[in-house]
Amino acid sequence: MAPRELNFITGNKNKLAEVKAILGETVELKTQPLDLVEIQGTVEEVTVDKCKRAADAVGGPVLVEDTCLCFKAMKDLPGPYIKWFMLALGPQDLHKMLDGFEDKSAQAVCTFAYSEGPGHEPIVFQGRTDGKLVPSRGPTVFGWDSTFEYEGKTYAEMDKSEKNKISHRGKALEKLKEWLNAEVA
Ligand SMILES: O=c1nc[nH]c2c1ncn2[C@H]1C[C@H](O)[C@@H](COP(=O)(O)OP(=O)(O)OP(=O)(O)O)O1
Ligand SMILES: [Mg+2]
Repeated sequence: MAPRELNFITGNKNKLAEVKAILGETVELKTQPLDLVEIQGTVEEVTVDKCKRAADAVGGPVLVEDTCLCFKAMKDLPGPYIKWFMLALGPQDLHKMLDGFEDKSAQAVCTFAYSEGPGHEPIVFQGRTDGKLVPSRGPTVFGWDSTFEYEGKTYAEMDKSEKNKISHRGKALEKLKEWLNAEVA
């Protein structure tokens, strides 16, 4: 049964703002700012494990999300570990990771997982957007937005509604919305 209310567990305010904007009136969104342990593994494994930890911590239904940035030249690394590279290098220097490579293509991947509560297997919704890694352009407000280019503009050069229409997060949330609506109908 799809829920009428979602408890989105995240420590990231920018993510939360986008999720609120994209979901709009679709569902009532609550939130708790927990910083959860993240394991090593595939994108799906990391997200599903994070969701189970969140459900255990909260003792009820939860939604979590994990974001990856995958470099084709690096066989999809850093992927789920992008956060640590971002923190170490910052948005200005991140693109230098591909200095030794011709191929600058990158894919942004957003994976949501919803669990009904402790002991319930999470359901996964994923969205992917292809782009490339470029020297930083635009405001450096949110993570690697200024260094990920999609069709000639970095995410940071787009206004929010433009980003949300084509972003990894927007695409993943379209699938979540379909699931919510299908269950209601
Ligand atoms: O649309 C985005 N545009 C630019 N940067 C982004 C985006 N979405 C996530 N990011 C950054 C945040 C973090 O450096 C890494 C993902 O790590 P990730 O573990 O998913 O996020 P987080 O730890 O900040 O929040 P959470 O508490 O939900 O795990 O990429
Ligand atoms: Mg995290």
